This record gives sequence, structure tokens and C-alpha cells, in this order.
Amino acid sequence: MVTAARIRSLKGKRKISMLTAYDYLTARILEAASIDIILVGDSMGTTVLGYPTTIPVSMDIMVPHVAAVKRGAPHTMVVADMPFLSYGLSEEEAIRNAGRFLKEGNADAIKLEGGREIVPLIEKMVSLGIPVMGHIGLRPQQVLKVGYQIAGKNDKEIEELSEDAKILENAGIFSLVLEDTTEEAARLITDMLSIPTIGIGAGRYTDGQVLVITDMLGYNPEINYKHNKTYVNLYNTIFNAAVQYKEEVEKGLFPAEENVFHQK
Ligand SMILES: Nc1nc(=O)c2c([nH]1)NC[C@@H]1CN(c3ccc(C(=O)N[C@@H](CCC(=O)O)C(=O)O)cc3)CN21
Ligand SMILES: CC(C)C(=O)C(=O)O
Ligand SMILES: [Mg+2]
Repeated sequence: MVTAARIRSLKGKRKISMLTAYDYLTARILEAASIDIILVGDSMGTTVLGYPTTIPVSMDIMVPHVAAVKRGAPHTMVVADMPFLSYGLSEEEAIRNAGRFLKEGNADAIKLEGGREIVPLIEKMVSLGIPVMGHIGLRPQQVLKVGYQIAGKNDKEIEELSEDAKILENAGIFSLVLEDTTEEAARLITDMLSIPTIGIGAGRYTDGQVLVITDMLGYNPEINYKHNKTYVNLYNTIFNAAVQYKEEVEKGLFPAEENVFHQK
């Protein structure tokens, strides 16, 4: 088991690596690669399911994927991302949903987007034994209200962001995602907190980094966020394999003798 306390203890020792995964086979690869944390992100909505935003994602969509990821990565910290309106309606419903991630999905922790407004909920979850990861900065679940905006662009925004970070730490979160903030804001917050910060598009000074796996694998050729680095071009790899397969089927080259069963 990998505990939240273990992840927390990495601050100041070495950088933390986190990637998203949504399925069993990918999770197995990330565990083999010793990635510190696997996030079953609500980004599954846009990456795997083809929705325009993460808004339509539900608990019923997420839970089986959390379970699949944990089956693939039994020895890795698996964090389940609470989807839009799975929390916020009532404390009772939020805690029941977090409980589903831990009990049906076998997740090790949950993650919630939000600042000071969700502190009572976080305190209640932590008191019950639910490890909570925070998420501030660009919050994709706020897209309908404010769109996608880089956070912490001026002194006032940095002040609000760092206040939220401190308040969330005091509420008991074990680590904090900083999404698409200025490097200056993320550096200040990272220096201020005693829990690890994990950045995506938050610059070089956070305690860890996270990327959406389909982005860093080049699975979607339309993704070109400044914060992303494409480590392989999976789109081309799969496209070329499919084209070659079609050609070989049409020419009668596949299946070959080695792929065929014969009678005794
Ligand atoms: N596949 C995927 N990966 C992500 O990282 C991601 C999503 N989806 N969907 C939800 C949010 C939206 N994200 C965004 C959206 C827009 C910018 C953006 O406009 N970036 C500009 C810089 C703008 C500026 O400097 O103000 C860029 O050039 O990339 C960044 C992250 C990141 N998130
Ligand atoms: C980008 C990460 C932090 C996330 O929330 C997600 O993948 O849903
Ligand atoms: Mg998310």
C-alpha cells in the first residue's frame, strides 16, 4: 500500500511524477515505470470519451475505470478525480461518492477541484479517513463560467491563489495540484506549503509534475498545449499500423502460415 503520508514525505527529498491513466493496461505500464501517482482524471471525459469538456462525466462512468486502473497498479498510489457535481450538492452525497471511489474503485485517495469554499467538506472527509488531494489554478470544471484561463497572472490573483493553498493545507489535504498557473505563483505556493505541490503548466519549481497521458503520448494530434511535451507520437504509430494491416489483408499477406491452424 502507498499511503498519503508517504507521498507527503517526498517533499524536499525528490520530485514526484504523476500521470493520468484510465485503463488496466496503461496502469500496468505506469506501475512498471515506477510512476509515483496515477490519477484517474475526469479528463477521461475529453480524452477517452470524446466529450468537449469534463462536465458530462459522472461517478458511474468513473468508478469502473478507477477499479480497472487499481487492478493494473496494485502497488501504486491511485487517486480518483471527483467529477463535476459529484460534490457540492450536499456533504452527505459528496462523502458517499468519495466512499464509492475507495470501496468500489479501491482508490487510495480522491481529488477535488476548489479553494476555500470546499474546506468544510475536506475537513469532514479527512476526519473520516479519506485522503484528499486539492486542485487550484485553472479548474476545468469551471469552464462554463470562466473558460480556460491561466491563473496567478498578477499580484491580486497570486495572493488569492496562495491564500487558498494555505487554507486547503490547513484543512488537511496531503498534496495540491496547481494547474496552468504562472511559474511565479507556483513557486511562491510551493515554498510556502509543507505538503507537496504537483504542477501541470505551473512551471519548474513545483514538488512534482503531472500530465494527461494521452497528451504526452501524442495520441491526439490536435493537442498542442504550451504546457505539454509529446514524448512519443502514438497517433502516427497506430495510424501506420492500421494502414499496414489493411494493405496486408487486401493483398492476402495477413494471415501468414505462422498465424494459421491446421488439422491433425
Ligand atoms: N487533454 C487535455 N489536457 C489538458 O491539459 C487539459 C484538457 N484536456 N482539458 C481541460 C484543461 C484545459 N487546459 C488548458 C486550456 C487552455 C490553455 C491555454 O489556453 N493555453 C495557452 C496559453 C494561454 C496563456 O498564456 O494565457 C497555450 O498556448 O497553450 C491551457 C490549458 C488544460 N486541460
Ligand atoms: C490534469 C489533471 C490534474 C486532472 O485533473 C485530470 O486529468 O482530470
Ligand atoms: Mg480533473
